[in-house]
Amino acid sequence: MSKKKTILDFYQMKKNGEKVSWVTAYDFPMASFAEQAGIDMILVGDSLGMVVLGYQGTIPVTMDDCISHCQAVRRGAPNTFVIGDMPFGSYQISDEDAVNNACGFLKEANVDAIKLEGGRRVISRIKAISDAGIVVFGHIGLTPQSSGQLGGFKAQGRTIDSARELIKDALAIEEAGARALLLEAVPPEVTEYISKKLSIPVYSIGAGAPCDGQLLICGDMLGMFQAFTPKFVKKYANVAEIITEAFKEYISDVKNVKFPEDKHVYHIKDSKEQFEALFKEFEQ
Ligand SMILES: Nc1nc(=O)c2c([nH]1)NC[C@@H]1CN(c3ccc(C(=O)N[C@@H](CCC(=O)O)C(=O)O)cc3)CN21
Ligand SMILES: CC(C)C(=O)C(=O)O
Ligand SMILES: [Mg+2]
Repeated sequence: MSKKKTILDFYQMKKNGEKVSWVTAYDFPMASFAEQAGIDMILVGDSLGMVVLGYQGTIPVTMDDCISHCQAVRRGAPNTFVIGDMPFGSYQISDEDAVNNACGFLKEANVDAIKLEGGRRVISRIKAISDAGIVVFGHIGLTPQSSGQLGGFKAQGRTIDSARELIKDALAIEEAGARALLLEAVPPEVTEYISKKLSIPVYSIGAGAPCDGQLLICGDMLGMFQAFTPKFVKKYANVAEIITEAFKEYISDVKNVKFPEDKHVYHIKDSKEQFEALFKEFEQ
């Protein structure tokens, strides 16, 4: 088992041109598989609302949901850098409320960093949380919590005007004290410029290769999430199919009494005759 990484390792990896791999995971088994595979970091995304709770978006996700999933992930991946994703409503109200909620992630779930969505409009939040000594990841581009304003889950930075806003946001986020920045659904040309311009690591989910690392959602890359598949997803497995086939086989075995077999049952410790006699007692 390699030593748990810190944010300084990720700075060094940026310097060395060494790419960072991260995935979202929401529970104990997935976190433990990711750690065993040697993942660099795990995001406990508020996408858990869609991927594991079945909501249409991320808006309904609560602090309690996030903390509980972060705790499970921490138990599954004790030696991996874990980032808690701040849910909608947990940092929108005030700097004070945002710091309080960010502290909750560290105190209750022992995460290594928190992430929040938004550019210049959340600068004072990033600064306040960072001033509290917490490692903050910024997140701009397609920001699902403000998809209402964006008009849906839409790629960003595809026009000059939109790219200019993204670059201004990225610079302001670094200036405010964020220790890393995630770009979601942004053209690679813009990603490359931002990641060269910033000294903090810049990561991509659907933002192309020219940056410091890649993130995918476990439900997407493993083929477990069926509602939609973003363009940027590469499917590394079809777990939904494996699970459905396994359930079908089980159902068929039960119906046809092929399961359980002798090896799946507990054997009696006294003689069959003694048991027959016992059953007879109740028939008197
Ligand atoms: N399972 C899952 N994967 C994700 O990547 C993800 C979530 N859930 N939930 C929150 C957001 C929503 N995300 C999304 C959702 C849809 C597209 C998508 O379908 N995009 C279209 C076109 C986008 C456009 O019009 O610009 C595509 O063709 O991929 C992308 C990212 C990313 N996040
Ligand atoms: C989509 C990624 C970046 C995220 O924020 C999440 O998984 O919640
Ligand atoms: Mg999120």
